[in-house]
Amino acid sequence: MIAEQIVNILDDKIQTVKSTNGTVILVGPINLPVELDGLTHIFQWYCWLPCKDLVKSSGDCRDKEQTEFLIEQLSASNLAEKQQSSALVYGDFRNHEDALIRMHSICHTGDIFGSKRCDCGYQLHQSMRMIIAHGTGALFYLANHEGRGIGLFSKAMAYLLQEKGYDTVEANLELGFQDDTRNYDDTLHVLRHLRDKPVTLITNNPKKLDALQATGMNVDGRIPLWGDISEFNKKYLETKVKRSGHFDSEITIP
Ligand SMILES: Nc1nc2c(ncn2[C@@H]2O[C@H](COP(=O)(O)OP(=O)(O)OP(=O)(O)O)[C@@H](O)[C@H]2O)c(=O)[nH]1
Repeated sequence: MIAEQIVNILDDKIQTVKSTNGTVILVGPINLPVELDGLTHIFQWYCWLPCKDLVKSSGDCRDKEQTEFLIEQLSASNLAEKQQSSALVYGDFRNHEDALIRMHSICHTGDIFGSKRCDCGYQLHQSMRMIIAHGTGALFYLANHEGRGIGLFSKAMAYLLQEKGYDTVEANLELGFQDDTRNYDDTLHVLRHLRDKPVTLITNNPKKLDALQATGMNVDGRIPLWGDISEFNKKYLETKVKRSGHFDSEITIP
């Protein structure tokens, strides 16, 4: 039995969002002071959970059941074993005429450890800088996208193949995956829930732009995001352009 005051605290910060993959539960906004380049910036943080990841739910978990039932399920649902995605929202995201968005696929090695084998850590922090400088935007951190959808363990295996000369696409294929298995549906439904005015997407990836445009959302444009190019990630970045179809850039080692 969950105390009534606990339900009351949480109830008005929980919403449901219908996605093509089923309903997701969105919690937030939560004040999140974030340090970047020595300054503290206030973001509003939201996190979402697909209903299917709850232990007792099938489909519309919250419409039928309600907050108390949701809270009751949390401890039994083993959610730490399932990755949840979230969004860092900056400024007046719902109402501002133009907002920047970044749909960032999780990269344990690049984002957390600062690995130079990819450009992910640079892209994560640079996109936050761009959103702050613009005044409004949102960073969607997509936690079920590790390794372009193959998972962290498989990415470790792919890295070993890459050390023997396979490029990133070949390594995925040799391990029995497609090159890119990422799905943006839940993210785009959450985005639509938070804002329906035009957005500008920060990416070099045409598939992300296509996914966004396919929702019918008004897309103001795209901002490329290349940088932190080094001897360690040059081949990886070239492969993105040559094999994965990313928009071109001048990839030169400084
Ligand atoms: N399979 C695999 N995944 C990788 C590798 N290096 C980075 N990743 C993953 O690739 C994802 C980022 O994808 P990218 O192709 O770098 O960039 P993108 O997200 O498609 O496009 P941008 O929006 O321009 O960044 C993250 O989930 C990383 O974990 C690799 O060598 N092999």
